[in-house]
Amino acid sequence: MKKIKVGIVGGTGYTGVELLRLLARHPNVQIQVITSRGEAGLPVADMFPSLRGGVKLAFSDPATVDLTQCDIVFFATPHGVAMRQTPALVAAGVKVIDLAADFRLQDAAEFEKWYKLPHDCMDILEKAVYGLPELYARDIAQAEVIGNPGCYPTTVLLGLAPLLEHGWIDYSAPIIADAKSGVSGAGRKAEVGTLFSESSDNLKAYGVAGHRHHPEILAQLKKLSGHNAVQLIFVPHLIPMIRGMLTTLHVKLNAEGKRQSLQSVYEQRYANDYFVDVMPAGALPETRSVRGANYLRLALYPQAADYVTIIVVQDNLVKGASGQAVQNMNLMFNLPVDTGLQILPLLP
Ligand SMILES: NC(=O)C1=CN([C@@H]2O[C@H](COP(=O)(O)OP(=O)(O)OC[C@H]3O[C@@H](n4cnc5c(N)ncnc54)[C@H](OP(=O)(O)O)[C@@H]3O)[C@@H](O)[C@H]2O)C=CC1
Ligand SMILES: CC(=O)N[C@@H](CCC(=O)OP(=O)(O)O)C(=O)O
Repeated sequence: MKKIKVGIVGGTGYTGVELLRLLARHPNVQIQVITSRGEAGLPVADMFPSLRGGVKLAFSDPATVDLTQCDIVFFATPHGVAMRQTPALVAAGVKVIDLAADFRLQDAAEFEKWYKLPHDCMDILEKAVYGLPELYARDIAQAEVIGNPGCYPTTVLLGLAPLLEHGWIDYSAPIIADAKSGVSGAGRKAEVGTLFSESSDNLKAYGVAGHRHHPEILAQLKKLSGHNAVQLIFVPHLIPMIRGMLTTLHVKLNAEGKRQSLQSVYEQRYANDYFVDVMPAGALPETRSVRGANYLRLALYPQAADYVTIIVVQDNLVKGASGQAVQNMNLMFNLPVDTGLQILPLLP
């Protein structure tokens, strides 16, 4: 089979280098272009010795490189970059996966409110598909443009999908999502909060009064449940780990939900989803069980007062970002979904 020619815009950031790690060994991919505004001309492996022997290309300047030579372009860039370049790429027949939020929220006013940017390609936004493969595989396979989900939304939505799809949640009580992310979730850019001396040996909540993943999660909860009244309390935390995310969900079941054996419902729902692991009753998912791999593991705990607690773990840079993006690319090119992603987690 002819190799898929891939471009990566934003090759010096954490999700960019993670894409390189995964795609360098993908059997159907040829990496064609990797960009950096500041490092154009520098061999990629000089900046990232982990890629010596894996990636031979040098960085290109995104302002001058021709991305239309690619079959697909990944944008591993800040919000607002992909939407400026996607119209020309789509017109040239190039597929796009944006790891930022440009194509995640269908409501442009909501996008502008949270990202402080007007959306300037509404026609493409309307056609873009939310890239959560376990929910939207058929649409993803037909899509030209994918909005790759945020890391926190992936854990919340996959943790809740079986309950939402069956309509077993009591929506009079809010869904509670208590989430913890490793520091790489904030990207590679220098910020005081991610300094070792600020983030190590410490645990703190942030974005409690409002986080931009709240509207993303809520829009999908409404879509999957068909309920406009669904409420969400979402509290993210920064935890002193490099990678990894653990989200604890508390959900009130309705009368029908209470009658179900949720363990077997979840096992059946995800039986054909290679990357979602419903762990046995009593298991305690931990972040190191997914480090460096595209798995999302979850476990269910029935609680008092008709609540169920669902604990979900993933690697924020893999299933939460770059691994999920590769999973989407596989679907878009009609490849088995796990192609190039059969990596087991790293332990210890
Ligand atoms: N880190 C994570 O866990 C997750 C991140 N995401 C999202 O993925 C995207 C990338 O994240 P991450 O890798 O962490 O970010 P980083 O800050 O680590 O990297 C951003 C990259 O974008 C490039 N870049 C910045 N501005 C521009 C521009 N105007 N034009 C072209 N390239 C630009 C930078 O390269 P250079 O300066 O060399 O050009 C750099 O390579 C973000 O939108 C983030 O929100 C999504 C899920 C999880
Ligand atoms: C630890 C940390 O700072 N995490 C990031 C989320 C990373 C991500 O997935 O978000 P976007 O793609 O939407 O930027 C944050 O809370 O802003």
